[in-house]
Amino acid sequence: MSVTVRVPAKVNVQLAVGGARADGFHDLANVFLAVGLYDEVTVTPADRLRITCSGPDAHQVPLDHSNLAARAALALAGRSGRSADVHIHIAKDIPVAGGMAGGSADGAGALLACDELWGLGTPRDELLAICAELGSDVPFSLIGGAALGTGRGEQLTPLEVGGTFHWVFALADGGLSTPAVYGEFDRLWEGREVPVPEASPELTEALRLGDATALAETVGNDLQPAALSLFPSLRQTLTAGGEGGALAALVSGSGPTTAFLAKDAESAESVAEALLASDTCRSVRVALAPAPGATVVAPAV
Ligand SMILES: C[C@@](CO)(OP(=O)(O)O)[C@H](O)COP(=O)(O)OP(=O)(O)OC[C@H]1O[C@@H](n2ccc(N)nc2=O)[C@H](O)[C@@H]1O
Ligand SMILES: Nc1ncnc2c1ncn2[C@@H]1O[C@H](COP(=O)(O)OP(=O)(O)O)[C@@H](O)[C@H]1O
Repeated sequence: MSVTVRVPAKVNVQLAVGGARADGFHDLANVFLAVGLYDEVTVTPADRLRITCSGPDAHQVPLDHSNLAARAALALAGRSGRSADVHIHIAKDIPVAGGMAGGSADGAGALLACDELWGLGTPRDELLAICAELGSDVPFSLIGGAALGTGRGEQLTPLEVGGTFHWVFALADGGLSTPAVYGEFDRLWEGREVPVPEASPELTEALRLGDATALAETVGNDLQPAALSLFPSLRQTLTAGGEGGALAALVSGSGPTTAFLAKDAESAESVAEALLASDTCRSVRVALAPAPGATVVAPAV
């Protein structure tokens, strides 16, 4: 008896970042878009909480209770007064520490999978509240699609998306720590007033219309200068994708994955080929957006 949940990665099509708050977080206007790269989280009853992970980046994933999937199982078990004795297997396809919310995906996936396995039927708003305790990006991994995240990114307003967007992702050699990138953002802004983050109406309209050209004109990531400062070679990757015909090139969230918006499927293939030929990244993935949020694919039997 086991439950498998599939959970998407994300790209931030707009990441407007405000000044550091007293609690160390930053207020955001964070426009998330779920993309069709997925981790699969399978939970099976076991004699104790145990995590395993497979996939090309598996060796970088912590297998102790710091793993967000373990934390999710423990949080849900704690609320329902039961033990979290499950084997959690993560089939990982989302790059680790890549700014694509892979850990958040596994947290949301494990939460939904345990809820199903244990037959709890936890209401959606309670699941979202647990997600927010686990991390700022985790609620979005549960809902998928597109959404504006305010506060530290955890307060979500779903956004309409009127078409399919073609994305190419260049995976970098190495990772970037999210707190380090926010810290570098603070350093770069030192002595200046950071503007209050606001969502761009032009960007939400481009999403609503499914208009890739208009979206390309409005995408933006306030963490990009910080990510480039810590990982300067990403500039070459961004240039290579732009020269390959991408409509827009940007760092995904805190990076170091770079994201390229293409006009259509054919153009996405050309951008991918140009990136591979440029030798400026570890590998390249093509994906469609929007993707659905965490979804049970193999229920308990
Ligand atoms: C930058 C973003 C963009 O979506 O994602 P990634 O690119 O890392 O995937 C997010 O803001 C990352 O969210 P997430 O990875 O869930 O962060 P959390 O676990 O909540 O926080 C980790 C650390 O990041 C910093 N942090 C995070 C969110 C936020 N609004 N302000 C912050 O300053 C804080 O230093 C915090 O201690
Ligand atoms: N299930 C998980 N998968 C990946 N990383 C995890 C997981 N749980 C905790 N982590 C930790 O979170 C860090 C950030 O990973 P990840 O979520 O993949 O990147 P990002 O925050 O850039 O989107 C990793 O370096 C790892 O130490």
